[in-house]
Amino acid sequence: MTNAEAASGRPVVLVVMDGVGVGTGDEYDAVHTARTPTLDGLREEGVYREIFGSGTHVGLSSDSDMGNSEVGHNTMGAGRIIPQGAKRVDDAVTNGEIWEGAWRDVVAQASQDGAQLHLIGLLSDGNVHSSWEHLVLLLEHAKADGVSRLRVHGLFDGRDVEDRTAHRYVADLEAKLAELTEGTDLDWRIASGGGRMVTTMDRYEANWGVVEQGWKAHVQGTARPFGSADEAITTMREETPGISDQLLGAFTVVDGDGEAVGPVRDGDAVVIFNFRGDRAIELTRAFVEGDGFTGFDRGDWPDVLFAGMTLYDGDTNMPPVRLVQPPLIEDTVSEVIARAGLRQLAASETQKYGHMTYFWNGNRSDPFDPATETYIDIPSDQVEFDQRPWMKSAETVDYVIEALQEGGYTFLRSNLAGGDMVGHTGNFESTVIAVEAVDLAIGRLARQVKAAGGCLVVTADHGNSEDMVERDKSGAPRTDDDGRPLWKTAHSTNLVPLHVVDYSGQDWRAVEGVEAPGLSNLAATLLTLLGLQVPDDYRPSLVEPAG
Ligand SMILES: O=C(O)[C@@H](CO)OP(=O)(O)O
Ligand SMILES: [Mn+2]
Ligand SMILES: [Mn+2]
Repeated sequence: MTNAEAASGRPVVLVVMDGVGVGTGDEYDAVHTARTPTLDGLREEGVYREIFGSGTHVGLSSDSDMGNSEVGHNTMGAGRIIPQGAKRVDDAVTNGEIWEGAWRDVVAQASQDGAQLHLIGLLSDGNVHSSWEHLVLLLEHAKADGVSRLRVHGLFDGRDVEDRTAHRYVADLEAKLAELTEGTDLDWRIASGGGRMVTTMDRYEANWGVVEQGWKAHVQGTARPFGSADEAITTMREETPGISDQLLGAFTVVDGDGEAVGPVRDGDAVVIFNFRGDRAIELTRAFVEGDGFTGFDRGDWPDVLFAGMTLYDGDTNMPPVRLVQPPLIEDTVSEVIARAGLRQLAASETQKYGHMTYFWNGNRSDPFDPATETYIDIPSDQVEFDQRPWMKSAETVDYVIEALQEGGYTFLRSNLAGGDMVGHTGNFESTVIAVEAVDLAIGRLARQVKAAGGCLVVTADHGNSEDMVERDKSGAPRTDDDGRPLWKTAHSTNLVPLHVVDYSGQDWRAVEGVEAPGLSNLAATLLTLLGLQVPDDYRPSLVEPAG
Protein backbone atom coordinates (compact mmCIF):
# COMPACT_ATOMS: atom_id res chain seq x y z
CA MET A 1 0.00 0.00 0.00
CA THR A 2 1.37 3.40 -0.87
CA ASN A 3 1.55 6.23 1.55
CA ALA A 4 -1.20 8.02 -0.33
CA GLU A 5 -3.49 5.03 -0.22
CA ALA A 6 -2.96 4.54 3.49
CA ALA A 7 -3.69 8.15 4.08
CA SER A 8 -6.57 8.54 1.70
CA GLY A 9 -9.71 9.81 3.27
CA ARG A 10 -8.76 9.66 6.93
CA PRO A 11 -8.75 12.95 8.82
CA VAL A 12 -5.54 14.60 10.00
CA VAL A 13 -6.14 16.62 13.15
CA LEU A 14 -3.62 19.25 14.26
CA VAL A 15 -3.63 20.84 17.69
CA VAL A 16 -1.33 23.80 18.34
CA MET A 17 -0.81 24.14 22.08
CA ASP A 18 -0.03 27.81 22.32
CA GLY A 19 3.04 28.51 24.44
CA VAL A 20 3.77 24.95 25.59
CA GLY A 21 7.47 24.32 25.03
CA VAL A 22 9.91 21.72 26.30
CA GLY A 23 11.38 22.88 29.60
CA THR A 24 14.03 21.66 31.97
CA GLY A 25 11.57 19.84 34.20
CA ASP A 26 12.46 21.96 37.21
CA GLU A 27 10.02 23.49 39.70
CA TYR A 28 9.39 26.50 37.41
CA ASP A 29 8.29 24.29 34.54
CA ALA A 30 4.49 24.42 34.65
CA VAL A 31 4.21 21.82 31.88
CA HIS A 32 6.30 19.33 33.81
CA THR A 33 4.49 20.19 37.05
CA ALA A 34 1.07 19.74 35.44
CA ARG A 35 -0.52 16.31 35.36
CA THR A 36 -0.53 15.50 31.63
CA PRO A 37 -1.54 11.87 31.11
CA THR A 38 -2.59 12.51 27.51
CA LEU A 39 0.66 14.10 26.36
CA ASP A 40 2.67 11.48 28.26
CA GLY A 41 0.68 8.75 26.57
CA LEU A 42 0.96 10.24 23.06
CA ARG A 43 4.70 10.34 23.51
CA GLU A 44 4.76 6.58 23.98
CA GLU A 45 2.24 5.89 21.24
CA GLY A 46 3.60 7.69 18.19
CA VAL A 47 6.50 9.65 16.76
CA TYR A 48 7.80 12.26 19.20
CA ARG A 49 10.32 14.96 18.33
CA GLU A 50 11.47 18.22 19.83
CA ILE A 51 11.77 20.95 17.24
CA PHE A 52 12.85 24.60 16.95
CA GLY A 53 10.24 27.32 17.40
CA SER A 54 12.28 30.46 17.93
CA GLY A 55 15.07 32.67 16.57
CA THR A 56 16.37 32.26 13.04
CA HIS A 57 14.40 29.00 12.75
CA VAL A 58 11.22 31.07 12.44
CA GLY A 59 12.77 33.96 10.47
CA LEU A 60 13.73 36.27 13.34
CA SER A 61 16.95 38.23 13.50
CA SER A 62 18.90 36.12 15.98
CA ASP A 63 18.63 32.94 17.96
CA SER A 64 18.22 34.88 21.16
CA ASP A 65 14.83 36.13 19.87
CA MET A 66 12.06 34.11 21.47
CA GLY A 67 9.34 32.77 19.25
CA ASN A 68 5.86 34.23 19.11
CA SER A 69 2.49 33.33 17.71
CA GLU A 70 2.68 35.41 14.57
CA VAL A 71 5.97 34.06 13.33
CA GLY A 72 5.21 30.58 14.68
CA HIS A 73 1.91 30.27 12.84
CA ASN A 74 3.33 31.96 9.72
CA THR A 75 6.19 29.45 9.70
CA MET A 76 4.00 26.42 10.36
CA GLY A 77 1.61 27.38 7.59
CA ALA A 78 4.30 28.43 5.12
CA GLY A 79 6.48 25.33 5.35
CA ARG A 80 9.46 27.60 4.86
CA ILE A 81 11.44 30.12 6.90
CA ILE A 82 10.26 33.61 5.96
CA PRO A 83 12.13 36.77 7.11
CA GLN A 84 9.90 38.13 9.87
CA GLY A 85 8.95 41.02 12.07
CA ALA A 86 11.95 42.90 13.29
CA LYS A 87 14.10 41.12 10.70
CA ARG A 88 11.91 42.32 7.85
CA VAL A 89 11.94 45.89 9.07
CA ASP A 90 15.65 45.58 9.87
CA ASP A 91 16.27 44.62 6.26
CA ALA A 92 14.35 47.68 5.08
CA VAL A 93 16.32 49.82 7.51
CA THR A 94 19.65 48.32 6.41
CA ASN A 95 19.00 48.89 2.73
CA GLY A 96 17.47 52.28 3.44
CA GLU A 97 14.20 51.40 1.73
CA ILE A 98 12.20 52.42 4.79
CA TRP A 99 13.19 56.10 4.43
CA GLU A 100 12.23 56.31 0.78
CA GLY A 101 8.50 55.64 0.55
CA ALA A 102 5.75 56.70 2.95
CA TRP A 103 8.23 58.15 5.41
CA ARG A 104 8.80 61.06 3.02
CA ASP A 105 5.08 61.88 3.06
CA VAL A 106 4.97 61.54 6.83
CA VAL A 107 7.75 64.03 7.42
CA ALA A 108 6.39 66.36 4.77
CA GLN A 109 3.03 66.38 6.53
CA ALA A 110 4.62 66.83 9.97
CA SER A 111 6.65 69.76 8.66
CA GLN A 112 3.54 71.81 7.86
CA ASP A 113 3.11 74.80 10.10
CA GLY A 114 2.01 73.74 13.58
CA ALA A 115 1.72 70.04 12.66
CA GLN A 116 3.00 67.29 14.90
CA LEU A 117 4.44 63.83 14.29
CA HIS A 118 3.01 61.23 16.68
CA LEU A 119 4.85 57.95 17.22
CA ILE A 120 2.61 55.40 18.93
CA GLY A 121 3.80 51.95 19.99
CA LEU A 122 5.19 49.52 22.49
CA LEU A 123 8.26 50.66 24.45
CA SER A 124 10.08 47.34 24.45
CA ASP A 125 13.11 45.52 23.23
CA GLY A 126 11.22 42.21 23.22
CA ASN A 127 11.17 42.35 19.39
CA VAL A 128 7.75 40.73 19.31
CA HIS A 129 5.54 43.71 18.49
CA SER A 130 8.10 46.48 18.23
CA SER A 131 11.78 47.19 18.43
CA TRP A 132 13.54 49.76 20.53
CA GLU A 133 16.10 50.31 17.76
CA HIS A 134 13.37 51.12 15.26
CA LEU A 135 11.96 53.78 17.59
CA VAL A 136 15.39 55.33 18.02
CA LEU A 137 15.96 55.34 14.27
CA LEU A 138 12.59 56.97 13.65
CA LEU A 139 13.52 59.69 16.12
CA GLU A 140 16.92 60.23 14.53
CA HIS A 141 15.47 60.42 11.05
CA ALA A 142 12.69 62.71 12.21
CA LYS A 143 15.35 65.08 13.46
CA ALA A 144 17.41 64.85 10.28
CA ASP A 145 14.24 65.45 8.26
CA GLY A 146 13.36 68.55 10.21
CA VAL A 147 10.31 67.51 12.26
CA SER A 148 10.00 70.21 14.89
CA ARG A 149 7.01 69.01 16.96
CA LEU A 150 7.08 65.34 17.87
CA ARG A 151 5.06 63.36 20.43
CA VAL A 152 5.70 59.80 21.58
CA HIS A 153 2.77 57.78 22.93
CA GLY A 154 4.44 54.86 24.66
CA LEU A 155 2.84 51.59 25.76
CA PHE A 156 4.30 49.51 28.57
CA ASP A 157 5.13 45.88 27.95
CA GLY A 158 5.82 43.61 30.93
CA ARG A 159 5.02 40.67 28.68
CA ASP A 160 7.86 40.29 26.22
CA VAL A 161 10.39 41.86 28.59
CA GLU A 162 10.95 41.54 32.31
CA ASP A 163 7.92 42.81 34.18
CA ARG A 164 8.00 46.03 36.24
CA THR A 165 10.67 47.62 34.08
CA ALA A 166 8.46 50.26 32.40
CA HIS A 167 10.21 53.07 34.29
CA ARG A 168 13.51 52.08 32.69
CA TYR A 169 12.13 52.31 29.17
CA VAL A 170 10.61 55.69 30.02
CA ALA A 171 13.93 56.91 31.45
CA ASP A 172 15.79 55.73 28.36
CA LEU A 173 13.27 57.43 26.10
CA GLU A 174 13.38 60.71 28.04
CA ALA A 175 17.19 60.58 27.82
CA LYS A 176 17.05 59.98 24.07
CA LEU A 177 14.60 62.84 23.55
CA ALA A 178 16.81 65.13 25.65
CA GLU A 179 19.92 64.11 23.70
CA LEU A 180 18.29 64.70 20.32
CA THR A 181 16.72 68.03 21.21
CA GLU A 182 19.56 69.51 23.24
CA GLY A 183 20.69 72.89 21.91
CA THR A 184 17.86 72.99 19.35
CA ASP A 185 14.37 74.47 19.50
CA LEU A 186 12.77 71.11 18.77
CA ASP A 187 9.60 70.56 20.79
CA TRP A 188 9.57 66.82 21.43
CA ARG A 189 7.76 65.09 24.34
CA ILE A 190 6.25 61.91 25.68
CA ALA A 191 2.54 62.72 25.48
CA SER A 192 0.67 59.65 26.75
CA GLY A 193 0.86 55.96 27.48
CA GLY A 194 -0.43 53.01 29.45
CA GLY A 195 -0.04 49.26 29.95
CA ARG A 196 -0.53 47.33 26.71
CA MET A 197 -3.28 45.02 28.00
CA VAL A 198 -5.52 47.88 29.08
CA THR A 199 -4.42 50.53 26.63
CA THR A 200 -4.64 50.33 22.83
CA MET A 201 -3.22 46.85 22.15
CA ASP A 202 -6.38 44.73 22.15
CA ARG A 203 -6.54 42.12 19.42
CA TYR A 204 -9.13 40.25 17.35
CA GLU A 205 -11.77 42.67 18.61
CA ALA A 206 -11.78 40.92 21.98
CA ASN A 207 -12.31 44.20 23.85
CA TRP A 208 -12.61 47.49 21.98
CA GLY A 209 -12.77 49.25 25.35
CA VAL A 210 -9.01 48.78 25.55
CA VAL A 211 -8.55 50.72 22.31
CA GLU A 212 -10.97 53.37 23.50
CA GLN A 213 -8.77 53.93 26.56
CA GLY A 214 -5.82 54.40 24.23
CA TRP A 215 -7.81 56.77 22.02
CA LYS A 216 -8.60 58.94 25.03
CA ALA A 217 -4.98 58.89 26.15
CA HIS A 218 -3.18 59.43 22.83
CA VAL A 219 -5.68 61.15 20.58
CA GLN A 220 -8.07 63.12 22.76
CA GLY A 221 -5.68 63.77 25.64
CA THR A 222 -8.42 63.07 28.15
CA ALA A 223 -7.10 60.04 30.03
CA ARG A 224 -5.97 60.30 33.64
CA PRO A 225 -3.62 63.31 33.79
CA PHE A 226 -0.03 63.19 35.01
CA GLY A 227 2.90 65.61 34.80
CA SER A 228 5.10 62.94 33.19
CA ALA A 229 5.14 59.29 32.20
CA ASP A 230 7.41 58.53 35.11
CA GLU A 231 5.01 60.17 37.54
CA ALA A 232 2.19 58.07 36.09
CA ILE A 233 4.11 54.84 36.64
CA THR A 234 5.24 55.75 40.15
CA THR A 235 1.75 56.80 41.25
CA MET A 236 -0.01 53.74 39.85
CA ARG A 237 2.57 51.44 41.41
CA GLU A 238 1.99 53.08 44.79
CA GLU A 239 -1.74 52.66 44.38
CA THR A 240 -1.52 48.99 43.37
CA PRO A 241 1.66 47.44 44.69
CA GLY A 242 3.02 44.72 42.47
CA ILE A 243 0.92 45.80 39.47
CA SER A 244 2.20 44.37 36.20
CA ASP A 245 3.41 46.87 33.59
CA GLN A 246 0.85 45.50 31.11
CA LEU A 247 -1.98 46.64 33.41
CA LEU A 248 -0.85 50.19 34.22
CA GLY A 249 -3.78 52.45 33.35
CA ALA A 250 -3.97 54.75 30.33
CA PHE A 251 -2.73 58.27 31.01
CA THR A 252 -2.19 61.60 29.32
CA VAL A 253 0.74 63.89 30.05
CA VAL A 254 -0.44 67.42 30.89
CA ASP A 255 1.31 70.75 31.39
CA GLY A 256 1.14 73.04 34.41
CA ASP A 257 -2.31 74.27 33.36
CA GLY A 258 -3.64 70.73 33.07
CA GLU A 259 -3.64 70.91 29.25
CA ALA A 260 -2.69 67.73 27.39
CA VAL A 261 0.78 68.25 25.87
CA GLY A 262 0.17 66.33 22.67
CA PRO A 263 -3.32 65.31 21.59
CA VAL A 264 -3.69 64.43 17.92
CA ARG A 265 -5.09 67.26 15.80
CA ASP A 266 -6.20 67.79 12.22
CA GLY A 267 -3.21 67.95 9.90
CA ASP A 268 -0.87 65.86 12.10
CA ALA A 269 1.00 62.76 10.97
CA VAL A 270 0.63 59.56 13.01
CA VAL A 271 2.89 56.51 12.85
CA ILE A 272 2.33 53.26 14.73
CA PHE A 273 5.81 51.84 15.05
CA ASN A 274 4.75 48.29 16.05
CA PHE A 275 5.55 45.92 13.22
CA ARG A 276 3.24 43.13 14.33
CA GLY A 277 -0.32 43.51 13.15
CA ASP A 278 -2.64 41.67 15.52
CA ARG A 279 -2.51 44.27 18.28
CA ALA A 280 -1.98 47.28 16.02
CA ILE A 281 -4.89 46.84 13.65
CA GLU A 282 -7.69 48.10 15.89
CA LEU A 283 -6.14 51.48 16.62
CA THR A 284 -5.22 51.64 12.95
CA ARG A 285 -8.86 51.17 12.01
CA ALA A 286 -9.92 53.86 14.46
CA PHE A 287 -7.65 56.27 12.56
CA VAL A 288 -8.35 55.28 8.98
CA GLU A 289 -11.93 54.01 8.84
CA GLY A 290 -14.62 56.54 8.09
CA ASP A 291 -18.20 56.65 9.25
CA GLY A 292 -18.59 52.87 9.10
CA PHE A 293 -16.35 52.41 12.12
CA THR A 294 -18.22 50.76 15.01
CA GLY A 295 -15.46 49.85 17.49
CA PHE A 296 -16.31 52.65 19.93
CA ASP A 297 -17.41 56.25 19.88
CA ARG A 298 -14.40 58.21 18.61
CA GLY A 299 -16.01 61.62 18.95
CA ASP A 300 -14.71 64.00 16.28
CA TRP A 301 -11.81 62.06 14.90
CA PRO A 302 -8.86 64.02 13.59
CA ASP A 303 -7.99 64.12 9.90
CA VAL A 304 -4.39 62.91 9.84
CA LEU A 305 -1.86 61.21 7.60
CA PHE A 306 -1.67 57.78 9.18
CA ALA A 307 1.08 55.23 8.50
CA GLY A 308 1.75 51.85 10.07
CA MET A 309 5.20 50.32 10.32
CA THR A 310 4.08 47.66 7.87
CA LEU A 311 0.94 45.98 6.50
CA TYR A 312 -1.22 44.73 9.39
CA ASP A 313 -3.97 43.01 7.39
CA GLY A 314 -3.42 41.92 3.83
CA ASP A 315 -7.06 41.35 2.96
CA THR A 316 -8.34 44.73 4.01
CA ASN A 317 -5.07 46.37 2.93
CA MET A 318 -4.69 47.98 6.34
CA PRO A 319 -3.19 50.37 6.80
CA PRO A 320 -3.20 51.76 3.26
CA VAL A 321 -0.02 53.70 4.05
CA ARG A 322 2.93 51.86 5.63
CA LEU A 323 6.63 52.41 6.01
CA VAL A 324 7.70 48.87 5.04
CA GLN A 325 5.97 46.38 2.77
CA PRO A 326 5.26 42.94 4.32
CA PRO A 327 6.30 39.50 3.10
CA LEU A 328 3.79 37.93 0.80
CA ILE A 329 3.64 34.26 1.63
CA GLU A 330 2.28 32.20 -1.24
CA ASP A 331 1.50 28.48 -1.43
CA THR A 332 0.86 27.98 2.26
CA VAL A 333 -0.15 24.53 3.36
CA SER A 334 -3.86 25.25 3.57
CA GLU A 335 -3.80 26.69 0.07
CA VAL A 336 -2.20 23.46 -1.17
CA ILE A 337 -4.86 21.42 0.67
CA ALA A 338 -7.64 23.65 -0.68
CA ARG A 339 -6.35 23.16 -4.22
CA ALA A 340 -6.58 19.41 -3.67
CA GLY A 341 -10.27 19.96 -2.96
CA LEU A 342 -10.12 18.59 0.59
CA ARG A 343 -12.31 20.06 3.33
CA GLN A 344 -10.67 21.96 6.18
CA LEU A 345 -11.74 23.21 9.58
CA ALA A 346 -9.97 25.84 11.68
CA ALA A 347 -11.19 26.39 15.25
CA SER A 348 -9.84 28.69 17.92
CA GLU A 349 -10.99 31.01 20.65
CA THR A 350 -10.86 34.69 19.79
CA GLN A 351 -7.49 35.34 21.44
CA LYS A 352 -5.82 33.06 18.89
CA TYR A 353 -8.35 33.09 16.08
CA GLY A 354 -6.22 35.14 13.70
CA HIS A 355 -3.28 32.92 14.47
CA MET A 356 -5.07 29.85 13.12
CA THR A 357 -6.45 31.71 10.09
CA TYR A 358 -4.64 34.92 9.11
CA PHE A 359 -1.11 34.04 10.27
CA TRP A 360 -1.47 30.37 9.34
CA ASN A 361 -2.49 31.39 5.84
CA GLY A 362 0.52 33.63 5.23
CA ASN A 363 -1.19 36.86 6.34
CA ARG A 364 -4.55 36.54 4.70
CA SER A 365 -7.86 36.39 6.56
CA ASP A 366 -10.24 34.77 4.15
CA PRO A 367 -10.38 31.09 3.26
CA PHE A 368 -8.79 30.16 -0.08
CA ASP A 369 -11.94 28.25 -0.95
CA PRO A 370 -14.97 29.18 1.14
CA ALA A 371 -16.78 26.13 -0.21
CA THR A 372 -14.38 23.71 1.49
CA GLU A 373 -13.10 25.68 4.49
CA THR A 374 -14.90 26.39 7.76
CA TYR A 375 -13.54 28.84 10.32
CA ILE A 376 -14.84 28.85 13.89
CA ASP A 377 -14.20 31.68 16.35
CA ILE A 378 -15.13 30.90 19.96
CA PRO A 379 -15.45 34.10 22.04
CA SER A 380 -12.75 34.27 24.72
CA ASP A 381 -13.57 35.13 28.33
CA GLN A 382 -13.10 38.80 29.16
CA VAL A 383 -11.08 38.29 32.35
CA GLU A 384 -7.49 38.11 33.47
CA PHE A 385 -6.78 34.64 32.22
CA ASP A 386 -5.30 33.36 35.47
CA GLN A 387 -8.86 33.65 36.80
CA ARG A 388 -10.19 31.19 34.15
CA PRO A 389 -7.08 29.21 33.23
CA TRP A 390 -8.97 26.50 31.35
CA MET A 391 -9.98 29.21 28.88
CA LYS A 392 -11.94 27.75 25.93
CA SER A 393 -9.97 24.53 25.53
CA ALA A 394 -13.04 22.34 26.09
CA GLU A 395 -15.26 24.38 23.75
CA THR A 396 -12.62 24.50 21.01
CA VAL A 397 -12.20 20.75 21.07
CA ASP A 398 -15.99 20.30 21.11
CA TYR A 399 -16.16 21.87 17.66
CA VAL A 400 -13.43 19.63 16.30
CA ILE A 401 -15.04 16.53 17.80
CA GLU A 402 -18.38 17.49 16.32
CA ALA A 403 -16.81 17.98 12.89
CA LEU A 404 -15.12 14.58 13.13
CA GLN A 405 -18.41 12.97 14.02
CA GLU A 406 -20.12 14.74 11.18
CA GLY A 407 -17.38 13.54 8.81
CA GLY A 408 -16.20 15.02 5.54
CA TYR A 409 -13.31 17.11 6.87
CA THR A 410 -9.82 15.93 5.98
CA PHE A 411 -7.68 18.53 7.76
CA LEU A 412 -8.85 19.99 11.09
CA ARG A 413 -6.65 22.45 12.95
CA SER A 414 -7.16 24.17 16.28
CA ASN A 415 -5.28 26.24 18.80
CA LEU A 416 -5.52 25.82 22.56
CA ALA A 417 -4.54 29.12 24.12
CA GLY A 418 -4.11 28.41 27.83
CA GLY A 419 -0.41 27.61 28.10
CA ASP A 420 0.42 30.92 26.51
CA MET A 421 -2.23 33.33 27.75
CA VAL A 422 -2.10 32.11 31.34
CA GLY A 423 1.68 31.83 31.17
CA HIS A 424 1.73 35.56 30.36
CA THR A 425 0.09 36.35 33.70
CA GLY A 426 3.11 34.99 35.58
CA ASN A 427 0.75 33.03 37.86
CA PHE A 428 2.41 29.63 38.21
CA GLU A 429 -0.49 27.73 39.83
CA SER A 430 -2.96 28.95 37.23
CA THR A 431 -0.56 28.07 34.42
CA VAL A 432 -0.35 24.50 35.72
CA ILE A 433 -4.15 24.34 35.58
CA ALA A 434 -4.10 25.81 32.06
CA VAL A 435 -1.75 23.07 30.85
CA GLU A 436 -3.87 20.40 32.56
CA ALA A 437 -6.95 21.75 30.81
CA VAL A 438 -5.13 21.60 27.48
CA ASP A 439 -4.09 18.01 28.19
CA LEU A 440 -7.62 17.06 29.19
CA ALA A 441 -9.06 18.54 26.01
CA ILE A 442 -6.51 16.80 23.81
CA GLY A 443 -7.34 13.55 25.59
CA ARG A 444 -10.98 13.87 24.64
CA LEU A 445 -10.05 14.78 21.10
CA ALA A 446 -7.58 11.89 20.79
CA ARG A 447 -10.33 9.39 21.61
CA GLN A 448 -12.47 10.82 18.83
CA VAL A 449 -9.59 10.84 16.34
CA LYS A 450 -8.98 7.21 17.20
CA ALA A 451 -12.66 6.36 16.73
CA ALA A 452 -12.50 8.04 13.31
CA GLY A 453 -9.31 6.14 12.39
CA GLY A 454 -7.58 9.50 11.93
CA CYS A 455 -4.15 10.92 12.59
CA LEU A 456 -3.42 13.29 15.47
CA VAL A 457 -0.60 15.84 15.33
CA VAL A 458 0.17 17.94 18.39
CA THR A 459 2.73 20.71 18.53
CA ALA A 460 3.25 24.22 19.93
CA ASP A 461 4.04 27.55 18.32
CA HIS A 462 6.71 28.59 20.88
CA GLY A 463 7.52 28.14 24.55
CA ASN A 464 6.13 30.03 27.52
CA SER A 465 4.47 27.92 30.24
CA GLU A 466 7.38 25.50 30.52
CA ASP A 467 9.61 28.23 31.93
CA MET A 468 7.94 30.57 34.37
CA VAL A 469 10.87 32.24 36.09
CA GLU A 470 13.29 35.01 35.15
CA ARG A 471 16.81 33.64 34.92
CA ASP A 472 20.28 35.13 35.07
CA LYS A 473 22.82 34.53 32.32
CA SER A 474 23.86 31.21 33.82
CA GLY A 475 20.22 30.06 33.79
CA ALA A 476 19.79 30.27 37.57
CA PRO A 477 16.32 31.47 38.71
CA ARG A 478 16.19 35.08 39.89
CA THR A 479 14.44 36.19 43.05
CA ASP A 480 13.16 39.49 44.41
CA ASP A 481 14.58 41.20 47.49
CA ASP A 482 12.51 38.93 49.71
CA GLY A 483 13.81 35.79 48.06
CA ARG A 484 10.60 35.05 46.15
CA PRO A 485 10.84 33.86 42.54
CA LEU A 486 10.66 36.60 39.91
CA TRP A 487 7.88 35.16 37.78
CA LYS A 488 8.40 35.40 34.05
CA THR A 489 5.56 36.52 31.81
CA ALA A 490 7.35 36.21 28.46
CA HIS A 491 7.78 33.51 25.83
CA SER A 492 10.94 31.41 25.74
CA THR A 493 13.45 30.19 23.18
CA ASN A 494 12.88 26.57 24.15
CA LEU A 495 12.20 23.76 21.71
CA VAL A 496 8.59 22.69 21.22
CA PRO A 497 7.15 19.17 21.09
CA LEU A 498 5.84 17.42 18.00
CA HIS A 499 3.65 14.31 18.37
CA VAL A 500 2.36 12.30 15.42
CA VAL A 501 -0.01 9.46 16.27
CA ASP A 502 -1.81 7.75 13.41
CA TYR A 503 -4.77 5.54 14.30
CA SER A 504 -5.37 4.45 10.68
CA GLY A 505 -2.97 1.56 10.79
CA GLN A 506 -0.22 3.34 8.87
CA ASP A 507 3.05 3.45 10.84
CA TRP A 508 5.35 6.44 10.66
CA ARG A 509 8.89 6.98 11.80
CA ALA A 510 11.03 10.06 12.28
CA VAL A 511 13.11 11.08 9.26
CA GLU A 512 16.73 11.13 10.41
CA GLY A 513 19.22 13.78 9.40
CA VAL A 514 16.87 16.72 8.77
CA GLU A 515 18.91 19.81 9.48
CA ALA A 516 17.59 21.82 12.45
CA PRO A 517 14.06 20.42 12.44
CA GLY A 518 11.58 23.13 13.32
CA LEU A 519 8.12 24.60 12.81
CA SER A 520 9.01 25.18 9.15
CA ASN A 521 8.98 21.39 8.68
CA LEU A 522 5.40 21.01 9.89
CA ALA A 523 3.65 21.82 6.61
CA ALA A 524 5.54 19.14 4.67
CA THR A 525 4.90 16.75 7.54
CA LEU A 526 1.15 17.42 7.32
CA LEU A 527 1.10 17.06 3.53
CA THR A 528 3.00 13.78 3.83
CA LEU A 529 0.48 12.52 6.38
CA LEU A 530 -2.29 13.60 4.01
CA GLY A 531 -0.65 11.84 1.08
CA LEU A 532 -0.32 15.08 -0.87
CA GLN A 533 2.59 16.33 -2.98
CA VAL A 534 4.95 18.58 -1.00
CA PRO A 535 5.91 21.78 -2.89
CA ASP A 536 9.59 21.82 -3.89
CA ASP A 537 10.54 24.81 -1.84
CA TYR A 538 9.12 23.50 1.46
CA ARG A 539 11.46 22.28 4.15
CA PRO A 540 11.19 18.48 4.39
CA SER A 541 8.75 16.29 6.30
CA LEU A 542 9.83 15.07 9.71
CA VAL A 543 8.06 11.72 9.31
CA GLU A 544 8.07 8.99 6.67
CA PRO A 545 6.20 5.70 6.37
CA ALA A 546 7.80 3.03 8.53
CA GLY A 547 8.51 -0.11 6.59
O1 LIG B 1 0.20 38.47 23.58
C1 LIG B 1 0.93 38.73 22.61
O2 LIG B 1 0.70 39.65 21.81
C2 LIG B 1 2.20 37.94 22.38
C3 LIG B 1 3.24 38.43 23.35
O3 LIG B 1 3.53 39.76 23.09
O4 LIG B 1 1.94 36.59 22.57
P1 LIG B 1 1.62 35.61 21.30
O5 LIG B 1 2.79 35.76 20.37
O6 LIG B 1 1.57 34.22 21.92
O7 LIG B 1 0.34 36.02 20.72
MN1 LIG C 1 1.55 31.84 20.80
MN1 LIG D 1 1.96 34.78 23.88
